[in-house]
Amino acid sequence: MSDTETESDIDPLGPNVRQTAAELATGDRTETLLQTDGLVKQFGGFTATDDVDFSVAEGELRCLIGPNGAGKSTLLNLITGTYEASDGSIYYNGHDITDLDPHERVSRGISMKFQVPSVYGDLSVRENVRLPVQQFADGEERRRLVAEAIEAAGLTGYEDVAASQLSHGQQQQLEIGMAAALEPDLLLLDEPVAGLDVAEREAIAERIRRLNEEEGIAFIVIEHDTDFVASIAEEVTVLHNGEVFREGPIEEIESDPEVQRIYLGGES
Ligand SMILES: Nc1ncnc2c1ncn2[C@@H]1O[C@H](COP(=O)(O)OP(=O)(O)OP(=O)(O)O)[C@@H](O)[C@H]1O
Repeated sequence: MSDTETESDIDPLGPNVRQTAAELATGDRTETLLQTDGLVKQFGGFTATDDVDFSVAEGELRCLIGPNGAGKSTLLNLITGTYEASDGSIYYNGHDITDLDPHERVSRGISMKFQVPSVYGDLSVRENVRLPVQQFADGEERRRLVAEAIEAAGLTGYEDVAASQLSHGQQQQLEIGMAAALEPDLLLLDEPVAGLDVAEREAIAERIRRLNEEEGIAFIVIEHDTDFVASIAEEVTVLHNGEVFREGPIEEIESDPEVQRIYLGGES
């Protein structure tokens, strides 16, 4: 500790707080990117997320599952700042971001693709991707980011095609590319493959895996389909009645009778 640094300056939830024994043993350093601490969201008298402690490491790909109404979208909306927390804290890169505006969180590296597609049908793929990029880059930098985002979306060759002419799956790919164009450290996806067929789901899974492996982007993905979850993620968090119900490898979660009861059984 330096002479000017007091104990209260040191954030107890800074990087490295959640290393497992195995990581410590192997020397793999996994730094905590996002952590929520006792996070609560109430709508009137109803508690949608209840005392949620949840963390994501740098470069991790984590899925969030749970029955309808479990609080999954609410948790993502708290992380982006769309919803204000009723209680608890959110730490990002070791800094308390609980009271930051959504745009300040974006500038710190948190990006979100929402459940409902929001591409502009009349605009081309390139023009859609340019929208988020032009807010913070111009000239050669802008051209580079737009080209990279189109490549990340898997839409090379479709640059001049109007978004309305793309399939639903390609529109979802475009949205992921637009969210990735902001060069986030953490990308939140709310049901990115809802309503897509098997081939379209595989195309989205491929986009997510590549962004995670090649760009090192960490993900939180809300998804109901456990086959899709297993194709992209190893670790899963199950929410139920607004609380963290289980966390662990997808194979364990899938075969957990209590999870089957609340999730696969459709009880909420
Ligand atoms: N803006 C809101 N106002 C009032 N209640 C809300 C609001 N947003 C969510 N809720 C309630 O909070 C609970 C959790 O909703 P949430 O959308 O987070 O669940 P979910 O797990 O994402 O569900 P689904 O899988 O159906 O999308 C639900 O009972 C929902 O009705």
